[in-house]
This record gives sequence, C-alpha cells and structure tokens, in this order.
Amino acid sequence: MTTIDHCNQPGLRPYLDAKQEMLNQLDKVSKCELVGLEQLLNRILADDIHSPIDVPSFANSAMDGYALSASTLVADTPLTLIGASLAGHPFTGRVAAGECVRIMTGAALPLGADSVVMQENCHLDAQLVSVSGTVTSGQNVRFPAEDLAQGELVFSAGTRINARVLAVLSSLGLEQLYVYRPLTVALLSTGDELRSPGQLLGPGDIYDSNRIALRAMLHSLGVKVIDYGIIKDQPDLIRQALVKAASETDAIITSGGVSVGDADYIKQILEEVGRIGFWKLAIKPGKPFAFGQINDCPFFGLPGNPVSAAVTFHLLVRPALAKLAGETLAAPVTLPAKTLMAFKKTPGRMDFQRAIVSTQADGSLGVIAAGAQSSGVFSAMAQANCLLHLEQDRGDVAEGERVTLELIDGLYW
Ligand SMILES: Nc1nc2c(c(=O)[nH]1)N[C@H]1C(S)=C(S)[C@@H](COP(=O)(O)OP(=O)(O)OC[C@H]3O[C@@H](n4cnc5c(N)ncnc54)[C@H](O)[C@@H]3O)O[C@H]1N2
Ligand code: MOO
Repeated sequence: MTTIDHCNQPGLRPYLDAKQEMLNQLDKVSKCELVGLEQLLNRILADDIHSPIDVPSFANSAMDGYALSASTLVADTPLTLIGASLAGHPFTGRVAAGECVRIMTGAALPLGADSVVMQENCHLDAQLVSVSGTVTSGQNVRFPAEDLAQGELVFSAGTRINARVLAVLSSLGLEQLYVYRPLTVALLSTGDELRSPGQLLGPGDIYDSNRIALRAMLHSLGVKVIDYGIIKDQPDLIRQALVKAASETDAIITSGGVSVGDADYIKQILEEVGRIGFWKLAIKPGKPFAFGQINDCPFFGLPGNPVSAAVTFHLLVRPALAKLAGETLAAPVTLPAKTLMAFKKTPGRMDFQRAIVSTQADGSLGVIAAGAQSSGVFSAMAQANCLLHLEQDRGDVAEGERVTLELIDGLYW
C-alpha cells in the first residue's frame, strides 16, 4: 500500500531531463596550462596522451630464474651458466645452445634467450643448471610494447588524473603536461539559524554542516573554493553576495532558502539578478534544487536539508562541474541487489535512498536502509555506502525485491 505524498506535486521535472537540459546549457570554462608531474594529481588532461615509447621498451624477465633458448633445450642435459642479467645491469653477451644466464625480475632478456625458467624449477650445481618440467618459448618473458606501444592513445583529453593515471604518465617519462585550470567555485550557506562549528548556539540555531561538507567534496574534486560563509536571510545581503560571486568565480553553489518559505529568497533573487533554468525536480531528496545563471556564471541552488544538499551535489552539481572543467565523466555504474528489508517509497519522485550494501553468503548483494530516510538525517548519509535508485513512478519496495544501487563509497565524499 502506498500513501499519498502531498510533497509530490504534478509538474515536477524528471531528473534525467533536468540534468540533460542543464548540461546542454553549460560549456567548458577552463583554459589549459602546462603543469609539472608533481602537481598533476586531480587535474584534468587537456590533451590526448599518446605513448612516446614502447612500454616495456625491451624484453625482460617476469621471474627470478634462468634465461635460455627453449628451442635448443635438450632433455636431461644441464646448461652451462655463463653470466647474469640484473635489472639495470643487462648481460652483454649472447646465450647459445646449451647455455643459460642467471636473470632477475625486470632484467633485460639476453640475446639468444627466448624464455625464463623460474629458479624454483632449476637446480644449480657447480655452474651447471638442470631444468625440470617443460619450457615453452616466451615463457616468463615480458615483451616490448606488451603494455603500451609507441604512438598508442593512452588517455584521452578529459581524463581526471588519479594516482593510477599518474603512475602510467610517469612510466612514459612525461614530466609536464597540459591540463585544465582548476575551477574556482563560490560557496555560501543561507540561513539566520546557522552558526559555524565552534560558535555558541542560541535558541533555534543549528550548526552549518552543508558548507563544510560541500567544501570538502569540492576540495576532493580539485576545485578551488571561495567561501562566502553564512549569509543571513536578508535579500540585500544574498543579492550582493551572488552578484559579487558571479564576477569572481566559475560557478556559484548555495545551500538553503530555495523552497517556498517566508525566508526562502534564493529563487526570487536569481530571477532578479540572473535567470532561472529550472526549479523543482521530481527527486527525493532534493526537490527544490534550482539551476540558473547570473551573468553567464552557472548557479546551483541546493536545498538546505543536509541530505538533499549532498545528494543534489552528487546528482547534478558534480556532472555540471565536470562539464565546466573539461572532464569526461562516465555514467554512474549501477548494480543489482536484493532488498533485505522493505523500503517505503511514494510514487511521484525518483528516490535516492541511503543504504548499506553487503555481499551475502551466496555471493549476491543484499541491501538494507542506512537509517531514517528523512532529508535532515545526515548520520544515515554518513553510514551509507550506496544510494538506492528507486524509479519515479514506483511505490513501496518489498523485502526480497531486486533493486538498483549506486556505490558511493570511495567517491569524493
Ligand atoms: N511548503 C513546502 N515546504 C517545503 C517544501 C515544499 O515543497 N513545500 N519542500 C521541502 C523540501 S523537499 C526541502 S528539501 C526543503 C528545502 O528547503 P530550503 O532549501 O528552503 O532550505 P531551508 O528552509 O533553508 O532549510 C531546510 C532545513 O535545512 C537546514 N539547513 C539549512 N542550511 C543548512 C546548513 N548549511 N547546514 C545544515 N542544515 C541546514 C535548515 O535549518 C532546515 O532545517 O524545504 C521543504 N519545505
Ligand atoms: O526534497 Mo526534500 O530534499 O525531500 O527534503
């Protein structure tokens, strides 16, 4: 049985439509700059990267053992050890039939050798090496260009440089690259009730957690944040802050004041000093999210409820920032899972419920709620490792139903 949700007015904009409309209105703003390897973490590549070299650039051993020519090996005939090849110290001679060379992992394969036998399968006695088992040509050899060939496209422009990408760039010997300038984003909270952590709370006051959470998410994404702090619910102050922010930054993110309350001024001010792209989406949490522009500066008005602010940042602001920054963002990966309990869901809005997924004894994924699903309960957001994606028109979810989820562990938040 589903109940009527009076918050689900008709005419709310479906999530994917709104997201696409928003992305269509945004262009890359970032210029590129040449940056040294040490500073590349979390930056976005401005150029395609083609490998300047073969990786590896020479045939080398994947094991510690003995290098030999498999085709000339004679059963039960020991090989004469004629030298050693160590990483960084190649053997300069040639391996002939009946000979072998001691070789270490990563060392160059000597001329004449085509395979390596790991030392556990060899017996050394007075410079004679007996090999047990069969040996095939190419065994335990890492061939030139096996990883990357010279000229091959390694990363496309738009790739975010994480530690793994950085490792590959380093392995190519690249020390400076063109990347996009980091975005500068204005961040502000609105609300008379808000105090910064560390301040005393008066009656009806709460701590401003949205700005702290959003700032942390932005920093994780490599965005420069200009923190405009807490702005009181006074239209003049909000207007001033927004106009100033629009002249100083690449995008503006606010939280609070986007709904229909007597002190919710964001939408009205956005209409005065800029233009509204859309307001109110068929999503839960995050219904009153507002998107617009002030003098070409994109504006994202996040709802004040802390879960709504975090979830709309992820669903809408994150892809928008990627577009502005020149980053190619893959579509979110979703996984099927079985519910281990029932979930309440009212038709009308696409619901992103905070949940915990775990692997069950039979290897399948099982999911439970991370706690209460109210948009004010941020502790459940902090406990969650995934968001359940519950379609707009569906109702309650029964225990044992198959649902779709998006992992959020390990993301920027
Ligand atoms: N009559 C209606 N009322 C509401 C509707 C509606 O459609 N009709 N929508 C509800 C929904 S859904 C949401 S979400 C909220 C969003 O409201 P606002 O964006 O105007 O946010 P505020 O009213 O300013 O604050 C809501 C809530 O969040 C707390 N808050 C605000 N800022 C922060 C912050 N920086 N850190 C932590 N907590 C914050 C604030 O104290 C309120 O409790 O509107 C519903 N109402
Ligand atoms: O959409 Mo509000 O974010 O449900 O609480």
